[in-house]
Amino acid sequence: MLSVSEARERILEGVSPLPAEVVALTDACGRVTTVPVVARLSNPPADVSSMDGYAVRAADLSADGVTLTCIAESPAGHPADVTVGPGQCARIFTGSVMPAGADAVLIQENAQAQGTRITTGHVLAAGTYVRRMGQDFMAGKEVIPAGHRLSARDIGLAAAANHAWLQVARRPRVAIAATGDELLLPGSAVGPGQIANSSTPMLAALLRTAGAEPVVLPVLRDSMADLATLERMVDGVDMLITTGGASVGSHDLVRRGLEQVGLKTDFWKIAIRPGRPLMFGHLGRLPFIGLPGNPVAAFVCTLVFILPALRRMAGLATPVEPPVQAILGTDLRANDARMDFLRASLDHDAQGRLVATPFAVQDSAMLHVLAQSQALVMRAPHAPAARAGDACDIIRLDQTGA
Ligand SMILES: Nc1nc2c(c(=O)[nH]1)N[C@H]1C(S)=C(S)[C@@H](COP(=O)(O)OP(=O)(O)OC[C@H]3O[C@@H](n4cnc5c(N)ncnc54)[C@H](O)[C@@H]3O)O[C@H]1N2
Ligand code: MOO
Repeated sequence: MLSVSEARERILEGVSPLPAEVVALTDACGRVTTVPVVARLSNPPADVSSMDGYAVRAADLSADGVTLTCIAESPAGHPADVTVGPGQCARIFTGSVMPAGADAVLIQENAQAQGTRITTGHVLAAGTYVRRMGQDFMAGKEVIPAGHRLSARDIGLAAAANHAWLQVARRPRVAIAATGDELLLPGSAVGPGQIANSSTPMLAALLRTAGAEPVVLPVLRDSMADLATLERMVDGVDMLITTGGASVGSHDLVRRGLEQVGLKTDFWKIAIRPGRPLMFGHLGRLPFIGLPGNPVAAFVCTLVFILPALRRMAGLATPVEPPVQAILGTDLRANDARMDFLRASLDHDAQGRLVATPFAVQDSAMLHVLAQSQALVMRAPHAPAARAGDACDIIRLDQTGA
């Protein structure tokens, strides 16, 4: 069976970057840049004061005391068109442009004002409380690279660099179709043998937190005819996901159902727990991922395979995020041939180390355990038995909204 990393490589090779679009700065958080953002303005655009006080010539000041003549007032946004000469100063505020001739700011707490006569016994070095033009960045400088997911901080930076619009990768549109005769919309009257469809809303939420636009398709019955209709529902989407019907049961029809309308299967079944019956292929040019029916398996496979594919489609340079280091809170048995993703709680020990403790029951249908989990502990195929306190790799769930 294919390993997790081989399967992920095949999926990453099977998807292509999305086209770019231009969005308003206020809509750009979480999106991925397709071109570098180059500053259109220096920050600050001129020498400005960082304090409220008086713009002075540092050489005028003396510890014996000096009285200067205030020749102008310059609030932020209203630069004074004056030159401060010897023995002169100008009233200035935080963010005001420094008037010509002045080279330091005397804070008002250190000056006595009587009309236009400003007296001080303080001395200052030239440059005191002056923010130099471009000290943060100069116009023309690349401030954000291409292929970068924009944070709230980046939005502030792009705004300061005088951009109202940014060029970003289009959001991937991901169609999700659950399959299964037993599935009902959550909230329905549930009859014998029926359950609520939990995977679709969970995966739609997960995809949305990852910056994708989920397109929820109707639930498909376990029939070849229903599966064939999928082909006609995916115009304009960038990826198709199904859940369920992936295993070996006689009602597990997804692969055969889609192959009849042209699915080219790349692989089916990989060495992972949960999620062994994962499928990957293409329907025409559309990447297709068939997730297993058990909801926890569908969630884990989305995290491990689909989110990296979406990052690659968005143009991010490192689609696979590196694992976080923690220590085990409990002993674990040796692993078998499947890579394991154990649902775990997180804590800190007395030394402040992150401790991941897998739950005792790891059933891939248990959504309450999944919701309580703050991490997935990754165990390599054939990992030897491990003791509490041993190092382990984890994927954090608690910091992402996943
Ligand atoms: N003989 C074998 N049986 C099974 C194997 C196997 O290798 N040999 N693999 C098991 C594993 S592992 C998994 S995972 C499941 C996956 O099977 P399917 O993908 O065919 O999934 P279903 O049979 O359709 O459903 C499994 C389970 O999950 C429930 N389900 C399905 N969809 C949803 C949904 N949208 N929301 C909530 N719950 C859902 C479904 O009712 C079943 O209980 O197969 C094992 N069997
Ligand atoms: O791998 Mo299944 O996905 O264990 O439940």
